[in-house]
Amino acid sequence: MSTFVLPGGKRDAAVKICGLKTPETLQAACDAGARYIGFNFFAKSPRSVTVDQAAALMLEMPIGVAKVALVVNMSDDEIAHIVGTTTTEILQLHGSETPERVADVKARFGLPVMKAIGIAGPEDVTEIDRYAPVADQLLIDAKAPKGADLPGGNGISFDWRLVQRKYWPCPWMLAGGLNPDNVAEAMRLTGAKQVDVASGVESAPGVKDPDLMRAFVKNATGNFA
Ligand SMILES: O=C(O)c1ccccc1N[C@@H]1O[C@H](COP(=O)(O)O)[C@@H](O)[C@H]1O
Repeated sequence: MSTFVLPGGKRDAAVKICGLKTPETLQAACDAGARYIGFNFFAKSPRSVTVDQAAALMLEMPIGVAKVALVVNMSDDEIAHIVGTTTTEILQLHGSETPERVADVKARFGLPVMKAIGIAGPEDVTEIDRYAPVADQLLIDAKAPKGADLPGGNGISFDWRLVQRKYWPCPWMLAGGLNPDNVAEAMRLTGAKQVDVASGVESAPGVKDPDLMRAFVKNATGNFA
């Protein structure tokens, strides 16, 4: 029996959709084939949810789709509240947490940690090496512009050639300004097997669009939902 391999070797690609806020769009994201769902606890974001909202939404999710809590420079007490109230499976640290803080959060809460690193130029790429030994996953995102309200979720990309042919000793995801039209090219150019999207699958800030989510997953993975 022959195995069907998708063009571009995308068979094992995984998509994270970040910033789900309603049961309907959460269901649409899971049905589309997202393998990770991000819940955003950064209060200033149009995608933010309360801890109780996230707890209820997570209970609706099918087994096998990872529940990710996105936090920005949060205290231990705040993280403990999220971890103790929800069924979070992965902590995404999306602020200026140091490698030491990443190791501390991992040890303290006993959950895998995904550390976001913002890239604008080559000097930022060397930063990744400091986090790769301590994080379980890396999220390689565009650096937020100076003065931006949000440290991520700004819909901007970085020069993907900066991470071409790079190797890190842990899994990584590409993020930053991805959308259904550019995700396949971004994966081809960078070699990313995992991708993360927030604003690129929305019809307005914080409003997820089921058609855009389906198109994104299809173009990233080659799978038709
Ligand atoms: O999405 C947000 O509002 C957000 C707020 C604070 C920190 C991170 C945030 N989002 C993360 O950034 C990536 C990229 O976003 P985009 O696709 O460029 O809009 C997103 O997937 C989240 O992980």
